[in-house]
Amino acid sequence: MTEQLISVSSAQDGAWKTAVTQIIRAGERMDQRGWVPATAGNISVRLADGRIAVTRSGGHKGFLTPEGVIEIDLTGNPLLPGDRPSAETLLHCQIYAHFPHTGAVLHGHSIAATVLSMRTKERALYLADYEVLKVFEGQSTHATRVAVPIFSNDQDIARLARSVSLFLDEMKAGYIIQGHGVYVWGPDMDTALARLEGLEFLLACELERLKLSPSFQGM
Ligand SMILES: CSC[C@@H](O)[C@@H](O)C(=O)COP(=O)(O)O
Ligand SMILES: [Zn+2]
Repeated sequence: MTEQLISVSSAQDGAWKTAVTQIIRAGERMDQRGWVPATAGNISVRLADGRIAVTRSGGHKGFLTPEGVIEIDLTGNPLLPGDRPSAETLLHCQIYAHFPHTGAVLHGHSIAATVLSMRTKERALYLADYEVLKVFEGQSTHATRVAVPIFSNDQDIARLARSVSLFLDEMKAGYIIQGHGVYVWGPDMDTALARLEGLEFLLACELERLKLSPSFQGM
């Protein structure tokens, strides 16, 4: 019996270490791409046993250590009182609560997401006819148009989460917070990273197209 308990707890410990490693590597990857400047961005993983690991608030996400990742419950409270999880933890928790098969959530602040969302007056960015659209769930052709909703930025994260919640079911490629950044998720970290990379590639393409447009160049 005792041996059984020890092996369950060491398996749980191993799963936690795997989640932490995934978060640290994702932070490094996002930093290499310029998506987590200063202390921007946050990253989480939901383990198979339901535990949620999220980045601590305020650290640089490109230089995370195991101490920079902490456990929270599904309402966003840290398991260790006094621990300070990401200020945007509620946005992660609402995705886990809404989508039972989500295993990882990523948030970054790219230049393309920031600039494009500040420029438009629309409530979404529309991505059409790109081959890379196929990276998103349920997309099998370039011949489509995917809306990425844009929400007004808000330092009141509970209020922001309420706005986001109304549209979660319609989101195929995550969402954008205006002048701030993107939220993307997936069933596991590799898929979430692929979707983030796909979305950021498409936003960078849109930014390049904008720069090439005659009106941008004052022609
Ligand atoms: C550089 S300020 C960025 C923060 O305000 C926030 O938007 C962010 O993404 C990181 O917050 P954090 O609390 O570290 O998860
Ligand atoms: Zn942010």
